[in-house]
Amino acid sequence: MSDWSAIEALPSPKLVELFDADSERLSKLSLDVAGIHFDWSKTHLTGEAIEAFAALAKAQDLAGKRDAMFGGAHVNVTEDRPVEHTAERGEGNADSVARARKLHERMRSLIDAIEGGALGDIRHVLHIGIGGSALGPHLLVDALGREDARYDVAIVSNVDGVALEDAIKDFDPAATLLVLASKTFTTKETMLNAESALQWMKEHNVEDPYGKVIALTAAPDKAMEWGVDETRILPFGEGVGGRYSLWSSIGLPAAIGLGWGAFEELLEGAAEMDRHFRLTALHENAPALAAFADLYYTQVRHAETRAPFAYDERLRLLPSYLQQLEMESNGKGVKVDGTPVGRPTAAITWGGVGTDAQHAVFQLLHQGTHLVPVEFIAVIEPGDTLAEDHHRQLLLNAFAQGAALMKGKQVEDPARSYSGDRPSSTLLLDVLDPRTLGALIAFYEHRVFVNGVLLGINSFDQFGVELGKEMAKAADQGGQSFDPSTEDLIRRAGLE
Ligand SMILES: O=P(O)(O)OC[C@H]1O[C@](O)(CO)[C@@H](O)[C@@H]1O
Repeated sequence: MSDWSAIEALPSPKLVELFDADSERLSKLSLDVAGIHFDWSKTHLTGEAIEAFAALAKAQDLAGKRDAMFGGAHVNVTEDRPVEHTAERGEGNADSVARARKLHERMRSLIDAIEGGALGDIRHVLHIGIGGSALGPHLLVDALGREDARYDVAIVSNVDGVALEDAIKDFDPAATLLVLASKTFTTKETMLNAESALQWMKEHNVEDPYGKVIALTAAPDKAMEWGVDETRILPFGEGVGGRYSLWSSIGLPAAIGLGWGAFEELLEGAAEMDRHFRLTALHENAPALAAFADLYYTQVRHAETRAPFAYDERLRLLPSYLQQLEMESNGKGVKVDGTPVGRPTAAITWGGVGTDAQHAVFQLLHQGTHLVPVEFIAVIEPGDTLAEDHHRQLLLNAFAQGAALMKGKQVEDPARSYSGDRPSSTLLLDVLDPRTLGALIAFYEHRVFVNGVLLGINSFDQFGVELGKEMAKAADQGGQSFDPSTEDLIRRAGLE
């Protein structure tokens, strides 16, 4: 039997039966790592399933590939690059770690200079980037920047000018630091927003507007060509993928907004998760177990989606961050060797914020016909200072939803019945601080990696985004014919 057939042949017991059959189930399927409690007991994972996935991991040489990634081998084979985001937090091959340290030192010096007034009186930070050059920093400042915010930080990504106009409407152009974040420094949306932001500064007679521009990029030459002074370019390595780049200079809004100490703690929390992932046996390895559950649902139960719900307003951007991380990494159809994967790859990641989502989409989760593995992410220590009841209600709702999904309820009226046996996992953080958030994000990164290795795909390229970019460029340049529908839309909008 191939390793996948062993997995596909796993029995499908009901969740409540699994609890009844094993009084140790909770302790066997929960873990505590780096300030995060992981509970997979309300998923259909069993000891037998974990063994089957561990056998597949062995057949796919997960341990060897993990070591190759940390060791700096070119595991991103289609782009012939190493994968170096762990080196940013001090875990990886010695040369990559040393290089990352140097670049972090440079980043810190520039931040010190800005804080010391070298670029004038800076009160606002306008960070322009898109995808991985925006989602990560945005998540960090939104999650952690509520208290003692040192600067007003705005993150602008969309090419829709409304986004930029909204962001700058209350900013003083003379007191704004313009941060251009782009790994390639060629992304159309970012370059256009950058031009418009600079124009805004010029129109308001800001003295030496270029002097207030900082570039975060793996292409420093391009940033210089654009007009950024070399001393204000914070480079990072080609081996740091866009969606894995918040640990590099791309994390500048967090480092400047929260302080360097907080940024270092973020890196340390991620490094703790790196060590856990690298050194722990698979049956106690949080990213591996989470990936096994993901694959059980996509491959055995044919779930097409998965839904993380942040039961914490501070983590409201986590689902969209995870969408890019998971879907851009593993939404692929071919294996590393170019042959078809021949089975479903990444689930469609969607989700939201609890308790809001309970009153909007949970109907489908409880009674709909799709099986959706749900993930609850909650924090024990409250983020608010209101009466205790707010946080109590928040957490109790998260836990009750998981119980209801699993238990269900049978009554005579089918419209009022709940099938139950619907899986969920829970990630319960002790506190939401930089260290724990770092560990949480690194957990998701490694979970994506395990999914990719077991499916045989390269999680680190993203060629699927290129064709749309090419077509948009062609449409902009004109002179190229499209299908009748697209031609008609271009004409109707007056864009020909
Ligand atoms: O940082 P850049 O080069 O501007 O790219 C932004 C984003 O665009 C993508 O390449 C997808 O279009 C992402 O992978 C990346 O995070």
